[in-house]
Amino acid sequence: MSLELDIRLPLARFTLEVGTRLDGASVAVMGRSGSGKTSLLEVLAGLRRGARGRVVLDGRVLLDSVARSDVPPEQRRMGYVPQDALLFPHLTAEQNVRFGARPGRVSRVDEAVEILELAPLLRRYPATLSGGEKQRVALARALATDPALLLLDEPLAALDVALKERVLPYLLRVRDEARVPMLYVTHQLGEARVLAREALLLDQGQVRAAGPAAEVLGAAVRGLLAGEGEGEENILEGVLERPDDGGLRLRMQGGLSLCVPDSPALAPGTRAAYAVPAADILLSIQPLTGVSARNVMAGTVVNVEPVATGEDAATVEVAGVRWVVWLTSASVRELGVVPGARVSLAVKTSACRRLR
Ligand SMILES: Nc1ncnc2c1ncn2[C@@H]1O[C@H](COP(=O)(O)OP(=O)(O)OP(=O)(O)O)[C@@H](O)[C@H]1O
Repeated sequence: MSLELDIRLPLARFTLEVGTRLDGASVAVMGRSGSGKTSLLEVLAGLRRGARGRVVLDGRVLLDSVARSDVPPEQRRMGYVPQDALLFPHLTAEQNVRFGARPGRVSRVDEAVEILELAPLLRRYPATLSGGEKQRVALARALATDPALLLLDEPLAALDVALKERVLPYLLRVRDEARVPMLYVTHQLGEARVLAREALLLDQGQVRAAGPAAEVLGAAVRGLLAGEGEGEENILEGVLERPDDGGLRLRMQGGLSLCVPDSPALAPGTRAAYAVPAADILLSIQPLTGVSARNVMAGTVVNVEPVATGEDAATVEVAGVRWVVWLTSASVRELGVVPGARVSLAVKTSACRRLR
């Protein structure tokens, strides 16, 4: 995907001004409530009158106010899923999904139903679906339009935590299997890290930072989002394994494997994602032996950044997987946690929470 943005849109208290170029297949859009994230998505979708400037997606000019060109929303090939995505109440889940598919276009209906695991829900009406299920249908409807870009406005925020946990793994599948580029609004750093290759940070309508997710999703975002959302989480994805010595493990890219809570319902070979709160990980500068935690890993500190709450966030790389660990600033000083330091991390199995 290549998205060139050079837009200005006057809002009630400030002007949204975004000039950037995004090339990643998945972009996290972050910023405080009211910073202009929804407005940006609506400009891209062609739903906001009054936007000036240029929007060019994969070489297609969607907006050029100087040349007076403004492609109407239905011709932009944007799959927009707003915060409160409404389904047609008089249509079944399947009819809602099919609504998006236009004759003459590539049909992604079957793929969308498969990826979002909607087969058991197809005959149901929206009134009988849970919040997470409705979100999946809305996502599938957007995917079925064969969009050039998916615009997802905090699809998880409207849901309570229990439901929210059910949608993220589907977004990972949309990214990896449908391979449709997405611009994704979220308040969760862990989510943004696992989902996005690039990130755009908005502050009062201005771009505070834009670029590779690994660079942008750090101290600046923590500072800006202080007091919003929940604590930071590590989100880990991989394939489940049941080794001979018992227990259930999540094998991640790069070979690292994590002992996770066992349940007979979880079959080996299944893709899965787990969340581990950054505050629930123990860090030691000595090799850890004789501890009860099943997951003890040796790694190297990549950086240490302050968290608004007076704590520090240490990023530790273990076999290609980056973990964020929160610890007090006093511990950081006393232990000598600095970039390059070799450390051990301990994660209790029970701290690994399965998403969905
Ligand atoms: N149609 C509009 N006309 C003028 N101002 C608007 C309009 N819609 C929103 N605003 C204002 O623009 C600012 C940005 O709103 P926007 O909804 O884009 O923020 P946001 O970052 O998506 O917020 P949230 O995270 O709460 O969803 C707010 O101050 C809002 O009141």
